[in-house]
Amino acid sequence: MQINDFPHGLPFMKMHGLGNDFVVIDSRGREAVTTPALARAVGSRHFGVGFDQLAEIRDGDGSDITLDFWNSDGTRAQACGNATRCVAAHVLAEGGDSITIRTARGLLQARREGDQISVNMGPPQLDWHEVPLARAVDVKHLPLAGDPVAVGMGNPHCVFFVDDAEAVPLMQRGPEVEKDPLFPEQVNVEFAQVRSRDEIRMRVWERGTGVTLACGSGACATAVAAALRGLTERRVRMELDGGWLTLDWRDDGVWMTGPTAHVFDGVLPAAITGA
Ligand SMILES: N[C@H](CCC[C@H](N)C(=O)O)C(=O)O
Repeated sequence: MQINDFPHGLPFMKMHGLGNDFVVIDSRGREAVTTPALARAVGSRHFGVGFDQLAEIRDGDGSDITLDFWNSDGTRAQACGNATRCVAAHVLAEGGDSITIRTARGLLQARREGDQISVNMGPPQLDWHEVPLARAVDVKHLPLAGDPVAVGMGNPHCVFFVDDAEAVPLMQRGPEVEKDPLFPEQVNVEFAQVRSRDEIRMRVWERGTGVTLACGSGACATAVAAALRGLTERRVRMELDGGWLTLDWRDDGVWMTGPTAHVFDGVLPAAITGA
């Protein structure tokens, strides 16, 4: 089935994890339908539905499911922790306690943890060439004001440690760093305030989307950066604008645990999908 096979509309789910919001299209058993143009049309908060990321579920590939992520500007994201948890909650509701999810980043495992969902986002990428930087620099000390740490979680992140995360002018600092020539594929930008050895306050500017209320892969990158700098233990609680996550950097990867919400189901009309 292709987009033309949905003249009466394309069903979708609206979900969020800590206010990081998603349109989820379940394309199991058929062809993928998302294109950059569809992502931009649906992603518009005024002319479409609006989302931080669009996640499309496809048939598994040596896994229970495959997941593709799109930003609202029509670009792809290799990882999206909060959407991974939301989709895992949806699929786990069909049965079972644990699933495997193939993403551009690799094979991830998600499982139920009480009324929350945990996902192993995989080991962090700490070599400069894994983070897509323009040149070989010591990623622990980037030539950017503020002395940030670059961490890859499948997608690139640049974490700044600040005294007061609330005071950061995100709309100004975010795009400056996102588009710095140091990052040929642009970068997600996190501002982290360490409150104690097991608690961090973090705010985020996402590549391809802008300010969001939370970013799961960014939370993982921030926890890794803080542990690498010796500021925290490897297990921390993190307060984002939309709520709390628990991050645990273990030998097998960075585990992220938090709430998920399924808000409503809808149907995208042909005027938006172009069917
Ligand atoms: N919100 C997502 C990350 C989106 C990252 C995306 N903006 C990119 O281009 O890498 C998360 O929960 O991990």
